[in-house]
Amino acid sequence: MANNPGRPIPSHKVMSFRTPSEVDDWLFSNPMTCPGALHFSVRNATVITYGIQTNSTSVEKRGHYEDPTFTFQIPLQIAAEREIARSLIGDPNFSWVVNLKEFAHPAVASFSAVATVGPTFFLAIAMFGFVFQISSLITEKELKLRQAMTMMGLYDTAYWFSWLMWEGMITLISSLLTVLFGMMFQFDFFLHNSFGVVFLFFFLFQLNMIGVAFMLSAFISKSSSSTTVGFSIFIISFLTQIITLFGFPYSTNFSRTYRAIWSVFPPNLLAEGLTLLSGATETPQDPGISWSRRGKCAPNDTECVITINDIYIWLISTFLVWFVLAIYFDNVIPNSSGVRKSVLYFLNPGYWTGKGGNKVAEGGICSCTRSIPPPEDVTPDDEDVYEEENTMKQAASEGVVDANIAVQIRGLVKTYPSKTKIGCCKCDKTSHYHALKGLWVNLAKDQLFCLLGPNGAGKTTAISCLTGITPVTAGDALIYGYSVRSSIGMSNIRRIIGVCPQFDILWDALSGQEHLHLFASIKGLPPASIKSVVQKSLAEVRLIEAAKIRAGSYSGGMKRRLSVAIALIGDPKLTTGMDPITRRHVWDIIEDAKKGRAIILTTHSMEEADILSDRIGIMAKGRLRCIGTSIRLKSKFGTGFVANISFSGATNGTPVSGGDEIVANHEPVKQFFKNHLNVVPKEENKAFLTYVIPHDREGLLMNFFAELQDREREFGIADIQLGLTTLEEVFLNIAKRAELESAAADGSLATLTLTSGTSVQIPVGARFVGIPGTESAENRKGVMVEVYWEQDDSGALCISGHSPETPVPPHVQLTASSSAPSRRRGRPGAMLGIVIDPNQIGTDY
Ligand SMILES: Nc1ncnc2c1ncn2[C@@H]1O[C@H](COP(=O)(O)OP(=O)(O)OP(=O)(O)O)[C@@H](O)[C@H]1O
Repeated sequence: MANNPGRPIPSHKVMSFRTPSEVDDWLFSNPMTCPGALHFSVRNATVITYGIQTNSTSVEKRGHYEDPTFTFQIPLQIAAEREIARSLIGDPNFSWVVNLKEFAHPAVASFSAVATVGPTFFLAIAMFGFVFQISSLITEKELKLRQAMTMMGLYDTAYWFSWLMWEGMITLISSLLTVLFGMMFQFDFFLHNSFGVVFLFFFLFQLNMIGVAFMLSAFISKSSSSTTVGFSIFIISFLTQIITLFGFPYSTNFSRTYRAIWSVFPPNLLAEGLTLLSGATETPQDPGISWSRRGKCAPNDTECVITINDIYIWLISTFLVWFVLAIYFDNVIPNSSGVRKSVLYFLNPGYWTGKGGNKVAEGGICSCTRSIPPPEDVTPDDEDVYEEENTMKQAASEGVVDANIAVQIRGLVKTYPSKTKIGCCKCDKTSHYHALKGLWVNLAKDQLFCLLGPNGAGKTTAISCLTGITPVTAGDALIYGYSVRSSIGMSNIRRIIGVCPQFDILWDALSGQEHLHLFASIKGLPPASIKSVVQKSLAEVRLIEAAKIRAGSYSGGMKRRLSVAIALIGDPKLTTGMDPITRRHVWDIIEDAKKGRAIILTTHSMEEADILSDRIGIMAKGRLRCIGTSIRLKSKFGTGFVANISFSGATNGTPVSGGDEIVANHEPVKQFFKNHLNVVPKEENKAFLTYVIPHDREGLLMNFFAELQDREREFGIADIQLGLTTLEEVFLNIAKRAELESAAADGSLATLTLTSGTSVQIPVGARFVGIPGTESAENRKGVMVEVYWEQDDSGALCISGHSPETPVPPHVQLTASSSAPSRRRGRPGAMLGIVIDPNQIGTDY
């Protein structure tokens, strides 16, 4: 928009002229600033609008004011106008009236507004929708809803077309409302141009912006960024629209190439389309653009380098380009699981035929994973794991599969490729990581297999491989005979698998019933059965009453129950679930769900694992460390029985006092345990002693506890509790072993501060540690402590305490290898503890 400098002229003032030259003179000396004329300098500096009036007739016309000759041209389209003109020219008494009031006529004002403010206004509306679309798409990715739907069998084509249909419908309604409101407010722009022409123009423009939003969503991973992206595009569009309104490049002064390049960006086409449509309804007498004339030069468009039909063609073709690019980038840019297709995936015929075309890769678009060495092949330490592996290998080589086996995980290897992170000043490259190092497990039908392990053990990765979220690096997994490595196998698997991930796969705006309906449809259940299946599922998870309430207002437990129902909908033969909330009713649902299907559950709750599982596998550092029933694991990996002795504070009825405080004297009890079971307390304080009694003393326990009970009064014992070690302990032992292994491999150390104040560096997970420099004539091998470890919130092992310092037993060999290797990086100056093999210590501890 241009502002002509000069004296402002009030819009209502009427000025009369006797001759055309008077008009010329006036115009020459009074550059106009009234709003009705402003648009002319934008579009074409030589065009003005004026009204003409005679004594008997008034007519408002658009004329050409040609610089520098100052001649008016009055288009004379109808006989009456020609008559007026003739009479004007022939009648010496006529008066030319440049009626400035007419410049401010609503028609002229609306023209001016549409041509100048219009692009920004419509752009702002389109941008609002644009930001909303991008953020909805990204939120769906961010909340992993899309991943969940894919796991449940949603095809990419269905995903994209459902989005397109939805957005197309919204666009259709909003375009319709725009035109109807424009007509309601009596704008000539909407009244004189054909309804179809204006509606199609707005519809195609907004559809095009949807294409742009789809494409950009592939590059954005956080919904919060979508507002920034939308605002940036708005600013850029605003600037390019101003340039367009100044005539670039839609005039004969510019080549076609400029126009082609400029037309790729939809807001520019919006600006040019609005100019054409506005120009065609500049004055109330202008006819506008009719549907049949959409391919012809617009009225009042003197240059005619582009028609409204050309704009339609541009909008449709660029929309198709954006849409295809959106699908392409969606495939080749790594998704939330780091998975992508190859850059030229569409050249693979399998992609089009559906046979093997779903091959996916990982890492950035340019990363290369071929040179990654496979993980080391290690023979399992545990005989049950070894046996499982051998049985499976044998069955695989013979091609015999037990009919009761639902899932065969055959040497599954998953290596995450290295990543390069580009920061503002530097590039960080992480090395590749073997998350699964050859997993062999058979999962039986009608059973729940619980996969346990500390953080980073590889549980999620294993589930992701089974559900097809992440590609397998080596090995395979057969689910009811279908391989996860084949795209056909995977599409069959998706039909028979149900997944309940760690996160709730829910849309806040949908009710529980709608969720189940949606997932039942994705799973391909017959439409006629969906209603009854949904009702049954809702009843199973006790959500009948909340069926029609939006999931956003559900409590955490209700959400989890709905997620479980989604995982179980359509009676999948295999269900994988992670961390269901430890609630009785969820357990009941899971317990019931075992019938007729295999369930893999990964959880951090040992209680849950103990109660629900038929078999448990504990993983650590990408390998299976033990496998079996809960009882078997406890008896094999638990330290034995735990005895808790609590004291009443009196021995033989007489308190042992030391000052005001009662000082516990547990020596007789400790001696009793030492003499009969050869064990020392694991923990002790004034009120109780805790012993861990190894399994090999089991035969002695009956008589031992009978005698202890008889002597309760003598020892001042208030209560004796005996129990089997917990699964938690088994888990910790396995985790410790794995940590120790990896600490040995990578040299990670922890600082142990002894009660004496001495600090030593010890490998993470080390149980018995000799303290260097404590050798004496009395203790030739020095003293040692047992280190107690616990897991912090992130699952990492940290020191929780240590036993009293005791002499290193004489039989223990302190070999060179048992001392901390010199290559380990410890705190400078800190002493390195001597790791002692627990097997040398025996069961005394
Ligand atoms: N996309 C990825 N790229 C690189 N490394 C990854 C990726 N995903 C997982 N990892 C790594 O693989 C290892 C195994 O991760 P995984 O999520 O499978 O462990 P998990 O046993 O499920 O742990 P948690 O209980 O914490 O969920 C971890 O060390 C993790 O950092």
